[in-house]
Amino acid sequence: MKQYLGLLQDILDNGVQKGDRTGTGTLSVFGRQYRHDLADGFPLLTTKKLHLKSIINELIWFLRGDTNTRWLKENGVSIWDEWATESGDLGPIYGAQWTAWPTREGGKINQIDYVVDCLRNNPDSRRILFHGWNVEYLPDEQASPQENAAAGRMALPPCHLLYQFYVAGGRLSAQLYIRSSDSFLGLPYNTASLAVLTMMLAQQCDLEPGEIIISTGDSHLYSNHLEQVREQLARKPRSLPRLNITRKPDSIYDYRFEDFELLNYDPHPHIAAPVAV
Ligand SMILES: Nc1nc(=O)c2c([nH]1)NC[C@@H]1CN(c3ccc(C(=O)N[C@@H](CCC(=O)O)C(=O)O)cc3)CN21
Ligand SMILES: O=c1ccn([C@H]2C[C@H](O)[C@@H](COP(=O)(O)O)O2)c(=O)[nH]1
Repeated sequence: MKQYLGLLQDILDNGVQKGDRTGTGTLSVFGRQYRHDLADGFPLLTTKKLHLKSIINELIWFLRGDTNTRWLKENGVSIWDEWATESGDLGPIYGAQWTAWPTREGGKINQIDYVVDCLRNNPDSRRILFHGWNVEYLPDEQASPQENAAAGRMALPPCHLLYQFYVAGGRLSAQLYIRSSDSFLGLPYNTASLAVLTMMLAQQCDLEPGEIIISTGDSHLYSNHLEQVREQLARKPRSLPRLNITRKPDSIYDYRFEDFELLNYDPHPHIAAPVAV
């Protein structure tokens, strides 16, 4: 993923010092894009070891429509703990908006069903997308994530918020807009997650995985990640692993972590970094 490392270097070279909500401080650039053809391998970083289980289980959790950390914890994932209430609640974040967008009449719209239906029945459509930015449920900026969740608002507003799909020549491509991107910790997760989602949708809709495109708004490095970034940039990227799906589940909602097989992943060691809350 040379383009990812290029983005890190770009932020180091061109980033402007900005304060941020968490009080940590960032170097930031605005508006960047990179792309990866899934035929060239699975985009999991090789310049530091990533925990694919957290990434896949988080995606399965979104698709369950789940917004409580209980299921994540039961499945060995702790990346959402800092924002949840004592009972694990995060308010109507990603999973709720993806699968149960609330309607005026008190009903729910499943945006994922819509995408699957379009890919199968209207693949030339230019409207194959789903969106997480439900303005009515955004957090109150004066309150903590836990207070927001307890009040029925999102603990955090979505960062990866607009997913658009495109079919040509039997291949499925996907573009994701990330309004705010923690480029050392969050972006590697968001990239691999988009790749897995694209592979799942392609399998369900009898398409081949195509390209993924990541477009980022505020693309930042937290001030307490800079040492780690330099260490990563000093490492030589290795060849990408492959990810196989070993079974065709009945629907997009029936994938399990055990259905994925990661081959030839030979990364440099993990680099720990504190997450800004
Ligand atoms: N500041 C910030 N960055 C994020 O990327 C982020 C948030 N907040 N809040 C909501 C979610 C949670 N996400 C997270 C949270 C933590 C890690 C993290 O600490 N990753 C470690 C490994 C931790 C583990 O696997 O248990 C890493 O080294 O990648 C990654 C993504 C992505 N999001
Ligand atoms: O999937 C995700 C979720 C979150 N992030 C990062 C981006 C920011 O650093 C924080 C969110 O803070 P805001 O003040 O709401 O922008 O989390 C990410 O990169 N990817």
